Amino acid sequence: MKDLAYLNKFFYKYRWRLIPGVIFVVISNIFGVLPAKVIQIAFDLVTENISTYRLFNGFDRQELVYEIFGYSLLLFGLTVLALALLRGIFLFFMRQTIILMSRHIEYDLKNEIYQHYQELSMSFFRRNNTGDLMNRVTEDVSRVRMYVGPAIMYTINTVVLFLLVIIAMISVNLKLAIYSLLPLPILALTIYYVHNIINQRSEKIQERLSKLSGFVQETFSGIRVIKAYVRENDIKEKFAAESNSYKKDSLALVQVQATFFPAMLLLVGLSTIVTVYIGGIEVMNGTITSGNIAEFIVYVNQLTFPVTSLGWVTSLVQRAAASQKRINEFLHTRPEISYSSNTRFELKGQVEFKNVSFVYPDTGIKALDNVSFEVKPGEFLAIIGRTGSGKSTLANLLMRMYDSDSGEIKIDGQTITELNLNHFRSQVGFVPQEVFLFSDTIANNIAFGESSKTELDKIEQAAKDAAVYNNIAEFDEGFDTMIGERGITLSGGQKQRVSIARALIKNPRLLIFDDCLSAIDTKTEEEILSNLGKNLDGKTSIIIAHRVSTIKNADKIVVLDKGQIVEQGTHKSLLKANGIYKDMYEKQLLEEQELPE
Ligand SMILES: Nc1ncnc2c1ncn2[C@@H]1O[C@H](COP(=O)(O)OP(=O)(O)OP(=O)(O)O)[C@@H](O)[C@H]1O
Repeated sequence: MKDLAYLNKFFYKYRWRLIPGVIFVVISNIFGVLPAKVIQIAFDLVTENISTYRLFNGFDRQELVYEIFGYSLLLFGLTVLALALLRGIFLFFMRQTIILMSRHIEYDLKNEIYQHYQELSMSFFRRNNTGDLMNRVTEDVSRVRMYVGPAIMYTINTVVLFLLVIIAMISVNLKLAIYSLLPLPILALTIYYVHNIINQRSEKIQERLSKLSGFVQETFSGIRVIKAYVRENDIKEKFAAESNSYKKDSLALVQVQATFFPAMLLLVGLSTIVTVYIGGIEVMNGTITSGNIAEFIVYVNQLTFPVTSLGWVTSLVQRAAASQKRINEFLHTRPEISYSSNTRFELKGQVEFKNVSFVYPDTGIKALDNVSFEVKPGEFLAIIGRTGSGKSTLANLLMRMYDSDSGEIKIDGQTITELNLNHFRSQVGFVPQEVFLFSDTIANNIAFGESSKTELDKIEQAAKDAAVYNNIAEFDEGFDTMIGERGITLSGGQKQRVSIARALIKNPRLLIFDDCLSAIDTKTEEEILSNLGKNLDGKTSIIIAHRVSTIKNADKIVVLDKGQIVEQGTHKSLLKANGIYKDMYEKQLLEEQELPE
């Protein structure tokens, strides 16, 4: 429960909705309780007036007595109606304040969680699966909202109503009050118990549903593989099995729900019977009037819903506490990558790795081992090596997606951990190995890193530099073509070039290409590299590649193997060295010669 204390700051923030809300609850309940009293008076009046009416049997006055009697009854009826109307108005205000407050809190909390997600480091996203992360912003926040809205509202409502009704009951007759209230705790406990079963079953259904939708999503994504391997029938059977488990759980839930309402009505009926029975005895004893029985029946019925909600509210609070615990867990997760400096600086492009080592915390794999090199501003550094040799890791450390375990990375002579990270990243053009494009227009994808609206000229120039302009111009809608789920699918090479354009448009001081030329033919690659040569004058570029042809003009080539630098130098000097590099070069030359024309 202490987890829910986190939400108190929101109650304080929205106190001017909460306080009036509580006042409206009190007022609406007063108007809710008063009709019982009016009914009691009316009931007693009926008994008295019937005897008066009979007294005047055979007299002219009897007609007048009847009229007065009818008139006063109408008046009582109207009073009850007016009280119900007033209650309704205040119930409306109550919801308008408290439920509205809960929606505001839901909005704030969602934004807070999302903001926090953005601050967390890459390793956090590696550790947690996407479904779980999404659940915290949607499902968990919804459950918490049920606490800050309905649960709070019904609790206040129940407490106020109970106090008012119990005071009213005791002021009439203590014994009758005790007997009529007796079945209610049993009702509350039963409802609490049944609600727990309902929640458990609903949760199971929810899990099944997530599994089912996850399964469907994956089959849609992999539809090409499924069709190619003719697995449609097999997949259909798996779907039917998943679907069947979902159906079974849903039926089990319906069963509990079906017994829930009759059981509730039975207990309420029991309360009414007890009230009439004990009340009848009291009337015979002359301690109360028959009007009081009517009054009590109204009270008992009024308490039914709050008592029912008591069980419901308890389970709402429990679920909200569990959800808030999950939310707190990660709101308290501090980003592993942090920085304190706010000083802005102009990046010159000098990069230095000094004995840098890095082990991936989740797998324990040593991806970089004592790596040292230096790139001067304006130089072109190439990194090459077999798959899994640590090239991407090096790029990720340079972008400070992770921090190195030992050694130091320096940018313009300053340790990377001391830099204003956002400012540093904004001056770097990074093209990751896995291309990611958003379901948006091509223009917006290229201009993604730009904060203000970018002119089309600038976007077109970036596309030209990335050698993708002609491809885009061929589409009917040009740069306004939608890509991704709602639009066209670009080829692997086109995607890579769009993401290169996205880095180039920033006009970065430091450019990092993580093997992003792999799906591009050698001719186009040469075009991109020569454009880079023209545009990146004075700017540093670090290009990770697999093909020697990509990097042979580099100022410096670093050859990585099993996380270590095994060779370093220019294309010429490395060929002379007769090591891994030369080996790779010759193998690639041979492959190219074997390729059919
Ligand atoms: N997020 C990660 N968590 C744990 N281990 C990782 C992670 N990313 C990479 N590794 C491991 O670190 C090692 C180096 O990987 P890295 O991606 O840097 O290699 P690479 O040289 O870029 O390979 P490729 O050329 O195939 O892209 C590999 O053994 C890999 O399994």
